[in-house]
Amino acid sequence: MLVAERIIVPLDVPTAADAIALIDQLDEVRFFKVGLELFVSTGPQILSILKDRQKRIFLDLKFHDIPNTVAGACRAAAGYGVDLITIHATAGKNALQAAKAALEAGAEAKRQKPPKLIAITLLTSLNARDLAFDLKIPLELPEYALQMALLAQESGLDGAVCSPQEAQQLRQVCGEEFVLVCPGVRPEWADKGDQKRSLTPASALKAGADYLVIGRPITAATDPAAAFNRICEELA
Ligand SMILES: O=C(O)c1cc(=O)[nH]c(=O)n1[C@@H]1O[C@H](COP(=O)(O)O)[C@@H](O)[C@H]1O
Repeated sequence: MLVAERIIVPLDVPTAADAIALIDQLDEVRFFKVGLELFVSTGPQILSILKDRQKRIFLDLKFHDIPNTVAGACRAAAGYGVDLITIHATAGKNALQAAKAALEAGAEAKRQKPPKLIAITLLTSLNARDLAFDLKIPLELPEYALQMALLAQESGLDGAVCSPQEAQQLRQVCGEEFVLVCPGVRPEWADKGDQKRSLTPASALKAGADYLVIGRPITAATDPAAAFNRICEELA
C-alpha cells in the first residue's frame, strides 16, 4: 500500500459544505474519516458524497452501549458500505461479539462487503495519570491498552484503535493480521493540541500502525494539500 493510502484524514468539521470544501482541497487523500461531529450534523448523506468520489470511509461513531443496542446500530451501519467502524472495547465481550455478528448479518442482507470492526482501546487524549486517578484503573497504561486489544481480538474483531506509543506492543502480541489504526499522530512541526500520547508519522508506521489518522496538522493548515504532501514526502 502506498504511504498516502495509509493516512486517514478526519473530517472534523460542522457542516457538509465545510467537509466538501476539505475533500475538494485534498484530492490526493484516498481515505477519510467521518466522526461524531459531522455525522450528527449531516447524517449519512456525507457518506454518499464520499462514495461518489470513490473515497474509502472510516465511520467513527465509537459505539458504546449494551449488546442489543450496539448490534442494532451495527446492523443499520452495515448498509452504508463503509470500510471501518469503531466501538469501545469497554462495551465488553458480549457487546463486541453482538456488534460483529450484526455487522456481518447486516452487510449480507444488503449484499455489501462487511466493514472491519475495530475497538477503541484507550483514547489518545488520556494519559497514565488520567487512567489511574480519574478512571481508577489499577493497570499500567500500556498493559491496559493491550488487554483491551486482546479483548477485541478474542471477541472476533478485526483490529483496534491505539496510540502509536502502544502500536509496537499490540503488533507483536496481536499479530500481523490485526488492523492497527493510530490517531494522535503529530509531525514534529505540528501542535499536539489535546493529544497526550503522540508520535510522529514515521515512528507510528515503524511501530507497526497500518493506518494513521492525522487531522488538524492537515485540516487546520493554511494549505491542507501542502501539509498532506509534506507528511507524505517526510515518510517517503
Ligand atoms: O477513533 C478515533 O479515530 C480516535 C481515537 C482516539 O483514541 N483518539 C483520537 O484522536 N481519535 C480521532 O482521531 C482524530 C484525531 O484528530 P487530530 O487530533 O486533529 O489529528 C479525531 O477525529 C479523533 O476523534
